Amino acid sequence: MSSVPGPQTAPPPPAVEVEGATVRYGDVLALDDVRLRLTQGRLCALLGTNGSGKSTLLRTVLGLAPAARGTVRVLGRTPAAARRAGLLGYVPQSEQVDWAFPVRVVDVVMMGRYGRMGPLRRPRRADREAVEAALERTGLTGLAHRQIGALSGGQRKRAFVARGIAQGAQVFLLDEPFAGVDRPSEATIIEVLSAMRDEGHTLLVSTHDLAGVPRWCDEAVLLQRRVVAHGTPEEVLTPERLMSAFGAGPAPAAEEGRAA
Ligand SMILES: Nc1ncnc2c1ncn2[C@@H]1O[C@H](COP(=O)(O)OP(=O)(O)OP(=O)(O)O)[C@@H](O)[C@H]1O
Repeated sequence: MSSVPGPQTAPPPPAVEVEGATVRYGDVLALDDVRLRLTQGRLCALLGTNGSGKSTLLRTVLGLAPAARGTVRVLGRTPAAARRAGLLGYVPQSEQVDWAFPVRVVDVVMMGRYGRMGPLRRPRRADREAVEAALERTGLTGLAHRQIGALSGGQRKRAFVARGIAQGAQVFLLDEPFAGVDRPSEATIIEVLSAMRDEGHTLLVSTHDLAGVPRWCDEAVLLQRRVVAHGTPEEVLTPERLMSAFGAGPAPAAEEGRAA
């Protein structure tokens, strides 16, 4: 008797799928025919020189810098649909945030729950518990009632990571989370990101810290307006590529933008 095939299960959609994305700011071609597919549950570094399009790519995946050509899908949905469903977490570059805005750390993290609240944004028990858990996970419980502007650079980044955790995001986009951050904070951030990857989240992290990349990420993407290389850190960060893309090896670049 021949065996009956079981029901076919569809493979999970990629966490991020960018197909031929082109993005312009007026005359500036920021992204040119970018193709990228990220599997779910990976921690991926996004590398490239200043102006290579890293922030633009993250913003394109978020739907904030829409592609004039090409398509973007997040877990099989459009960026807008993925955002509405709370699937996307975003840690912006520090310069994009008004740190003088009078808001406490706990309020920033609670913003991750807004999509689940009614129009009056009155937190329920589940919201408060999710925020507490996210604060604890990122080591910010003791700073919960501090103004966000009164935190160190690394603590601020962690507050935005906590916002994404409270939100229940599946795909996290982090724009230079290590810039201006001291080593202990960097280590804490890497620990949190690795734990999230282990739970099946997908994280795309732009960074200039090339030397650290092989230590903490599963894969790396090298961007130069288009994807020049995508693979393991060792496959991407070859001496030839480092020389042609950055004009240097990893050691000097690793110190760039780092607070002592
Ligand atoms: N709002 C904007 N208006 C016009 N040009 C822009 C704008 N934002 C970015 N650009 C240009 O688009 C290109 C890509 O910029 P982007 O910020 O994405 O690069 P990046 O790799 O993140 O750089 P960095 O490492 O310096 O943060 C650059 O040439 C930049 O000058």
